[in-house]
Amino acid sequence: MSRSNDPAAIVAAQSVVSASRYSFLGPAGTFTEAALLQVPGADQAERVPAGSVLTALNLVESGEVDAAMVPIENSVEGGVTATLDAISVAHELHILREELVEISFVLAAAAPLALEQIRTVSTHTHGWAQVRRWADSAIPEAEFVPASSTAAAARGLLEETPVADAAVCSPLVAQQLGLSVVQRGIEDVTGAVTRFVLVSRPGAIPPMTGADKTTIMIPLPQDRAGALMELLEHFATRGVNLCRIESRPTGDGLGLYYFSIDIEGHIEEARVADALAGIHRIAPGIRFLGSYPRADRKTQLLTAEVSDEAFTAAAAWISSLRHA
Ligand SMILES: O=C(O)C(=O)C[C@]1(C(=O)O)C=C[C@@H](O)C=C1
Repeated sequence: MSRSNDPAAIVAAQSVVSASRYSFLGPAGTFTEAALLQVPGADQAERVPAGSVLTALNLVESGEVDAAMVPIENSVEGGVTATLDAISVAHELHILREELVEISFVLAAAAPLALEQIRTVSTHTHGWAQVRRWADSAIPEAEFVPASSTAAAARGLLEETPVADAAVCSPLVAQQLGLSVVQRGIEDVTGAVTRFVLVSRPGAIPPMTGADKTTIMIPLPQDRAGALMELLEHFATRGVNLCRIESRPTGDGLGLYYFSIDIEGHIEEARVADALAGIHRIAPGIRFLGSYPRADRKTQLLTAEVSDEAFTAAAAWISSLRHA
């Protein structure tokens, strides 16, 4: 059984995102800003660059902006822990939308330089992780100088006392700042993708489109043998596919972890709601972090027994027994 991927529903889901002020991991020229500019209308809206993911999220929580765009997952480096922890534990925020951006890096310098002249390279830790193999062979002696973003590293080259000899950044920001490109296409994996999420204060949930994701946070139940298997069974028996699962420390003590999970489907679907209700019984601290349209628009093939109709028929049958 395939669900619809209805264009009208996609427009309806997008209309929930009607912000006039956005924050994002800045400064201008980050991949995060590129993700934000993919949101319809964001190019006309006020865009507030923040120095960190946490600051971008704080601006939403305090009401200074309507929504924030932040990185959450990279196809090479995995989860962006600052974002996962902030939206799962510290903040009361919901995901409204996701964006995918293909990542390619250049090595840029303030003036033309040979690779042999480069002693220090600045970039975001996630950027560095994606060019490490190239750096090991091309500039093995160069020291890594962490920056708050790839664009901040690029701008740092133009300061009176430059932060480094070169920066790993996007081709676009190198061009915008008039930097000299030492080498292009230095990413270790061609076609790497970073996933970004647009988060807002809890409110209306984007309507179901037929190709949706739901993000949840589940504290791992303590002193319960097989707790993880029990959680996963709730999804498996209802045909709910997981597309990301990561464990992160809660920060409250050794051995205390939570799972950050993305599932295919929308909270409006009976099989998703039923799985979450089942998990709530064993992990009452479960948090719903949003249902939103999938950026890749992939639909899932469902078997008849996990369709909304099957859940409705089952509930009607129980009701008929009780009221016979
Ligand atoms: O530094 C940037 O430009 C960002 O938008 C952050 C970020 C990340 O956090 O993963 C985004 C995409 C790239 O994978 C590298 C860095």
